[in-house]
Amino acid sequence: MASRKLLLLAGDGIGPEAMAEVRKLIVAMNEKLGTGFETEEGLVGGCAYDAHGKAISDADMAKAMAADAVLFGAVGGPKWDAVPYEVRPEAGLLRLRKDMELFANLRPAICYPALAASSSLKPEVVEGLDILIVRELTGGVYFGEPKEIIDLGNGQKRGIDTQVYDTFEIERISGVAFELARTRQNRVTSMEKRNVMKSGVLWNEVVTATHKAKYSDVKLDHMLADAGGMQLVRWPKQFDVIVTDNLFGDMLSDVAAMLTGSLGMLPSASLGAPDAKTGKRKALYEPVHGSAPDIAGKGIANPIAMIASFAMCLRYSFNMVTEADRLEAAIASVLDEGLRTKDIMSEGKTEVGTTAMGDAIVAKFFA
Ligand SMILES: NC(=O)C1=CN([C@@H]2O[C@H](COP(=O)(O)OP(=O)(O)OC[C@H]3O[C@@H](n4cnc5c(N)ncnc54)[C@H](O)[C@@H]3O)[C@@H](O)[C@H]2O)C=CC1
Ligand SMILES: CC(C)CC(=O)C(=O)O
Ligand SMILES: [Mg+2]
Repeated sequence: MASRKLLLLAGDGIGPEAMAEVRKLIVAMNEKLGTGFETEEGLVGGCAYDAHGKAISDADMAKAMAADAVLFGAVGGPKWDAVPYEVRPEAGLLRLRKDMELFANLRPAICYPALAASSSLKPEVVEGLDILIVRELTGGVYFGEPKEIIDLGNGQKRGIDTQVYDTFEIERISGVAFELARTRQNRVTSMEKRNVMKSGVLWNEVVTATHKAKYSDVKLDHMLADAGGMQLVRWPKQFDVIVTDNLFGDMLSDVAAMLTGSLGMLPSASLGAPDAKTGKRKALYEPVHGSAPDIAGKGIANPIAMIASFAMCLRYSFNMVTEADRLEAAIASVLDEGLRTKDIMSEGKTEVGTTAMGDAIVAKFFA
């Protein structure tokens, strides 16, 4: 059997609570299906800072580089508000993305039929929704230099972040979006702000050229990112694949999350380029949500985003398509039966905590 080495980085807040449900599933899959997953654990975020003063240690970084896939929970929280910027919890996640060269973040927003009523939008707007946001993850304003606060010496300071994109970065992320569109409804909408940003002008040019050169069979539209946000809540079903930069992708995917009922529902896969020799790609699977300090420790977090991120891991890192389909079907089925965590609770349904939701999905997976 091919190697199946997983590194689990549960992180802070609700990260460990959600990860516990995936760990349970992995143990059961090994026992019942002989899947042979080998798991290691590591520290990232605030808990890593508490242990050794860094948001991720070099040793855990090395484990991530050696793993076939990394499962990531969430990082951050008010406890670490005052730690130096360079070692804040979020820096651990940014280092993982950058050092592993995980340039493509796939954020599917699917509205499960049972949850159409949980969205803040009207059911007819979200019923049957199935869109995929492809977010560039290793460039743009998250990483551009200079990035600093300078003292202007007149009682004023200046905060600077830099949005930078090179041609190759736009080419490779748009290539991912076009390839994925071919497996779906064959439509891509590219979002930038070319009306105010030079990087937006280049983004638009390169996406257009990449389309013309290699993907002219795919339907391509361009939309300004602010209008895209509006269209996402006006009529989200107009979209198939959205490709956008790091910051717009971060914001638009949080918006898309609410179409599906809750941030606790949205999984994601962060992928690198396939290795030229082996075809294997570095990968990290992370829910879109953060550490949710407001509900951490209460046992009420929705574990579905984390469990669905593991389904993406089965699909993209291990080609275990049957198991991935089964896991996604188990989530849908548990929702159909009326189980709800607090964030997606509605009248007439049964409210359960994190563990009970995880147990129900695991039981359904093996049923
Ligand atoms: N990937 C990561 O590790 C991310 C970390 N963060 C960090 O997380 C911390 C909190 O950030 P927030 O802005 O509050 O974003 P958040 O995503 O942690 O929470 C936003 C809201 O959604 C709810 N929520 C999120 N996930 C949920 C789940 N699984 N089940 C039920 N409800 C859920 C929370 O209770 C909260 O009301 C910050 O330190 C932030 O930097 C934020 C986003 C991503
Ligand atoms: C570094 C993260 C905390 C930024 C974020 O919100 C995300 O990537 O979803
Ligand atoms: Mg975010």
